[in-house]
Amino acid sequence: MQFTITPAQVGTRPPVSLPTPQFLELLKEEGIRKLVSDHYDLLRQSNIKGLFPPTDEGFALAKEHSADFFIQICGGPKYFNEKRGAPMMAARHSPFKINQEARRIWLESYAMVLAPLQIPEEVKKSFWNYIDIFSIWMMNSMEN
Ligand code: HEM
Repeated sequence: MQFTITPAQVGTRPPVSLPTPQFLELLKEEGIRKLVSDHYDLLRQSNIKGLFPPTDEGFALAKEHSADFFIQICGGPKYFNEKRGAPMMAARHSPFKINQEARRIWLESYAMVLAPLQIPEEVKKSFWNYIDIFSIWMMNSMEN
């Protein structure tokens, strides 16, 4: 499938549709944790690695919290809310400089880990559409 990145301006918040719960049903929690872990491993080698925790412990915790969120958003247990409180995702990203380039790298790294998954295309597409649009909300910098 094509992983198209929707062009968008910083500061806009287009309406978001959540991924289908089938994403979690098919991948199970374990599959989502692996997906997120693989995504973070790519980010750690990318041009935006400086945004993420430098220590192995911090990085492992970041993976855990991110996976908790995606499991929750796909209809699973409310791990994220239990450990971290209300998501308020845009606010949580505000300490980090996230420009167009950061969004592109973040999404392209997801495209790389989603591509090999053996799940129906419409299920994969539903997850991609969610992160494609919601990632627009996280952009907070017009600087390069
Ligand atoms: C636009 C590109 C994005 C960039 C560059 C980015 C970057 C970051 C950074 C630097 C952190 C803090 C370190 C960490 O805990 O990993 C973070 C946390 C997090 N991000 Fe993103 N992010 C992006 C988009 C998204 C999107 C679209 C989602 C959800 C769909 C998301 C979900 C999360 C979650 C759940 C956390 C953990 C928050 C916490 O535990 O407090 N991120 N992100």
